[in-house]
Amino acid sequence: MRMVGLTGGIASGKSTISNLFKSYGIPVVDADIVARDVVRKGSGGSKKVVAAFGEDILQDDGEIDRAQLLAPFISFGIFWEIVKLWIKGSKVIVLDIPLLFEAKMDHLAKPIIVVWVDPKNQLQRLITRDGISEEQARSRINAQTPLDWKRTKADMVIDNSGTLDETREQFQKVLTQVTRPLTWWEFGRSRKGALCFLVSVIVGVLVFRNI
Ligand SMILES: CC(C)(COP(=O)(O)OP(=O)(O)OC[C@H]1O[C@@H](n2cnc3c(N)ncnc32)[C@H](O)[C@@H]1O)[C@@H](O)C(=O)NCCC(=O)NCCS
Ligand SMILES: Nc1ncnc2c1ncn2[C@@H]1O[C@H](COP(=O)(O)OP(=O)(O)OP(=O)(O)O)[C@@H](O)[C@H]1O
Repeated sequence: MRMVGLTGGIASGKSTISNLFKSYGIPVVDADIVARDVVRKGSGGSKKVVAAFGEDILQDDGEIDRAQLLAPFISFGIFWEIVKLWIKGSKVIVLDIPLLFEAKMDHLAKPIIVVWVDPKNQLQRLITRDGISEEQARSRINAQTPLDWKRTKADMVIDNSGTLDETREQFQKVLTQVTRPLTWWEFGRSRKGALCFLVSVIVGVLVFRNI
């Protein structure tokens, strides 16, 4: 199975690209959705939030760092979504994980796509989308790992600074790369590959025993 990493910064266009993947029938595991699921009433994550926790979990502003507190639950939730898609027999899946590098999950995915946007557009889109002040938007962007650094770690970069049509054009090139035939390693990790391996071992053992 090929696990494609999709990441970027706040309002850089990750959801825009993951929707394009979905429109081509490629399943997407969305870490933000998993993050919401793990704090559903009665879940392990929600119990953890209710329970007492140490100072380490507080951010500079005194707020709880939910991303950090819930990281083990989110990682497990992502792993579970991957298992379900593996059982279904998906060959290519996209892991839409905003904190892919920060959570050190980048080794899971190949290739890694970083959705980049120039600072001016990022700020403007964040202000418009979330209806917040310029100051609030700047402080949210500045609290994050720089998008320029993420860009240097990418296998493929989608520059989402232009129009949606320009982004769609770049997406088509990425899609061609992402849907090319699986390598032997990727095939081995797919459900079909694992079955082939199992059948070969069984046949091998039977033949060997008859010699
Ligand atoms: C990041 C979290 C806390 C954001 O929660 P929420 O939407 O309520 O708040 P916030 O307004 O801060 O975020 C708005 C949007 O910005 C994005 N975002 C926030 N921080 C970052 C960041 N450092 N880099 C990129 N995008 C970010 C989020 O994906 C979200 O869609 C939450 O969605 C989460 O934990 N998501 C999964 C994070 C992840 O990738 N974890 C790695 C696996 S453990
Ligand atoms: N090329 C574009 N031109 C104009 N607007 C865009 C473009 N790409 C995305 N947008 C808009 O910018 C905003 C941010 O895009 P999107 O939600 O895809 O980013 P994101 O990286 O998923 O954000 P977050 O991580 O904050 O949820 C949205 O309101 C979206 O409609």
